[in-house]
Amino acid sequence: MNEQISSNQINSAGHLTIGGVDTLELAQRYGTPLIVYDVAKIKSQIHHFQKVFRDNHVKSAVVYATKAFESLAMFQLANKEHCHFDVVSGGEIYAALAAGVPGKMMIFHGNNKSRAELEMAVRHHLGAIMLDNFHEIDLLNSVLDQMNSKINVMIRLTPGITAETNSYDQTGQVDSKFGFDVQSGQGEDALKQVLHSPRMNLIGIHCHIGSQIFDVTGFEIAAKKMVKFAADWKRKYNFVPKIIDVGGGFGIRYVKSDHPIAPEDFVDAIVKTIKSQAAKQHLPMPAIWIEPGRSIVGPAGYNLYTIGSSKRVPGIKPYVDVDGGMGDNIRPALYHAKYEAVLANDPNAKPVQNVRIAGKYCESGDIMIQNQPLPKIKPGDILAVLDTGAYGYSMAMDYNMNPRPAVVFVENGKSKLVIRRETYADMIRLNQKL
Ligand SMILES: Cc1ncc(COP(=O)(O)O)c(C=O)c1O
Ligand SMILES: N[C@@H](CCCC[NH3+])C(=O)O
Repeated sequence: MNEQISSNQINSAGHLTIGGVDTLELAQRYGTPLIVYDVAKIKSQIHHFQKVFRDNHVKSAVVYATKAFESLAMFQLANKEHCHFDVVSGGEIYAALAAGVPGKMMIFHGNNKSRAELEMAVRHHLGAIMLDNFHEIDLLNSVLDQMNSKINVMIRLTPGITAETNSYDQTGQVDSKFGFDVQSGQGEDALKQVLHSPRMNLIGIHCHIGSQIFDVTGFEIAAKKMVKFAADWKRKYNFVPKIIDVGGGFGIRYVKSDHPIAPEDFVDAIVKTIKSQAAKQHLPMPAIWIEPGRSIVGPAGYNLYTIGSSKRVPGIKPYVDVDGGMGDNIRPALYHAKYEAVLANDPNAKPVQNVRIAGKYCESGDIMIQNQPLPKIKPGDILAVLDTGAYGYSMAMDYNMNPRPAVVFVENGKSKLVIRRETYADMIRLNQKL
C-alpha cells in the first residue's frame, strides 16, 4: 500500500477514508472530481509550527500563505487557529474580510499592487504592507497622503540565494521579479526612503527564497543574512526590526523519492540560526514570522476522480482517463510536478500494471501522473490522488468549459461542502450575448 496512507485510513469495507469518512461515500454524495481536505491535518501542522516558537521562547506569527488554498472556510479555520494571512491581491483581502479575518491580521504582498488595492489595504487597516519596489514606496506614500493615513510596512529583500527547486518556484535570487536587491544597495536605499516617510511605520524585514525547498541550508543562510542586514542597518541608521519574516517554502513529500524533513524542523533550524546570530551581532531578538502555504494545506488534500476510459496499445504504457485533470490541478502540466495515487475503492489491492493517469482536457500535456502502479481497474472506480491540497484549487480553471470541482472539508467522521461545484450556468455568467 502507498506509504502516505495509514492503516487506520482503510475501513472495514476496504475503502480509503479521509478524516473518518469513506471516500466512496464522498464521491457518491458530492460527485467527482472532488477535492477533499482532512481538517485535522491542517490544524496539526499549524500547531507544530506554533510549538516550535513556544519551545524556543520567541515571539512569532504563523502567516498562512493564502494563495496555496483560499476559500472562506480556510480563512475561518486558519483564523480560529490564530494564523496571520499573507494576501496578494484585492480579491484575497476581500475574501479574507468576508470570512471575518480582521484587517490587522493580513500582510499585503505583491510586486505590482495597484493604487486601488493599496487604498483598500489602508482603508481596512491591514497589519502591514510588504513593500516590494521603489514605485510602490512612492505610490503608497501618495495614497497615504491622499487618505491622510499611516500604516505599518515591511521591506521585502532579495537576499541573493538561489534555492534548489523548480525555477518557477525560486524567488530569493538576485535575478527575481520580487523584492529589493541587497547586493546592489537597493535594499538599503529602500530602507532610507521608508525611514524618511512620516506616514510609514517600518516594523520589519522580509525574505522568501522560494517554494518546495528541501535543503535547510538555504533557509539558514537566508536567516543569517537577514540578521546581518539588520545589524548593519541598526549601526548605520539606528533601525531595529521588530520582526524578521523568513517567508515560506518548506518542501513536502509528493512522491517516494522526496525526503524532506518535517516542515516544523525547517522552522526550528531558522529560529535557532536567528537566535544565535542576533546574540552574536548584539541585535535585540526580533519576532520571527513564517509564511507557510504548501506545508499547511498540501498534505491535507486529496483529489478524488472517477475512472472512465482506458487506452491500451501494444508496447505502449496504457492511459487511464479520469474525469478531471489540468483544470483542477495544473501543477503536472505547468511544473512537471509529480503525484502518487491510490485506488480509493481498494487501496490494498496488489498493483498489476503501470499506467499513465490522463486528464480529460484537450491537451496532450494533460497527464496527471506519468507512472502509476495500479491493480486491475474498471470504469467507475474511484482514484484518489494524494497531497493535492496546495496550489490545486487555487490555480483551478474552467478550460474546455469543464466546471471547477467542489471542495469538501472532513473532520471527525463528518463532511462539509465548503465550495460548491461550478455549474455550466456559472461558467457563462460573465458572458454577454452579441
Ligand atoms: C512571499 C511568499 N510567502 C510565502 C509563500 C508560500 O510558499 P509555500 O507555499 O511554498 O510555503 C510564497 C509562495 O512561494 C510567497 O511568494
Ligand atoms: N504555484 C506554485 C508555488 C507558487 C508559490 C508562490 N510564490 C506551485 O504550485 O508550486
